[in-house]
Amino acid sequence: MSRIWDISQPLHAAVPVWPGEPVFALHSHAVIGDGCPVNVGGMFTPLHAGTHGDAPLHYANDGASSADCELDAYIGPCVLLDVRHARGRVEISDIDWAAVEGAERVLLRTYEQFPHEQWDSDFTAIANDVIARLGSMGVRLIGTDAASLDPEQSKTLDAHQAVKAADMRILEGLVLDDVPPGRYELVALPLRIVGADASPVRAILREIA
Ligand SMILES: Nc1ccccc1C(=O)C[C@H](N)C(=O)O
Ligand SMILES: [Zn+2]
Ligand SMILES: [Zn+2]
Repeated sequence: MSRIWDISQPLHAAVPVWPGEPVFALHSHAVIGDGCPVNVGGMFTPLHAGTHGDAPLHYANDGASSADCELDAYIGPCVLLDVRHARGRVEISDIDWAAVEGAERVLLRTYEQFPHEQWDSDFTAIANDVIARLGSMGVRLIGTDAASLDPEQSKTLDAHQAVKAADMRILEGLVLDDVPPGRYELVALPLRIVGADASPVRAILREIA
């Protein structure tokens, strides 16, 4: 059996959410007891909480929702790059471009340690020319351990717009602390939520045999 790394954040009431967003909540609608044979829960989640995939609808009104996204970008070979040396934004000079050659999916590790406990407003964004160059090399999916490709205060979402131009897909909030850089198989499927601009994913990396 090849090794599997779970690169998903746990979803629970304390999962950090984008400032101003309501928090994640798991509710109990029924508990096992007299006359009730089952536990039954329900959940509320902001769509950009935890480890998630942005649907094109997030950054374009005519973009596909999570239910309408083709799944092929979200499953297949990928390369994980360590860019912990990047400051503020991941720039062209921060990337090992030789390692990207031939990759269809690229994941970037920016954090020394993923901030599970609190929202980090100073996460490391990605420069839009990095996205454009990845797109021109045939990359179809960009993933990051940061909360967004663009800085928290950005109103122009330059990196997201570069993703749109290259018709790539996005994963955000990955937990990459324990995974050595290198090549893996990625599986991170968005839920088929009709009209959703993003969706939680269970993201895993599988060792390539
Ligand atoms: N402004 C927001 C308010 C609430 C929730 C998310 C956002 C985002 O901007 C998400 C971000 N653009 C992202 O990369 O997914
Ligand atoms: Zn998002
Ligand atoms: Zn995003």
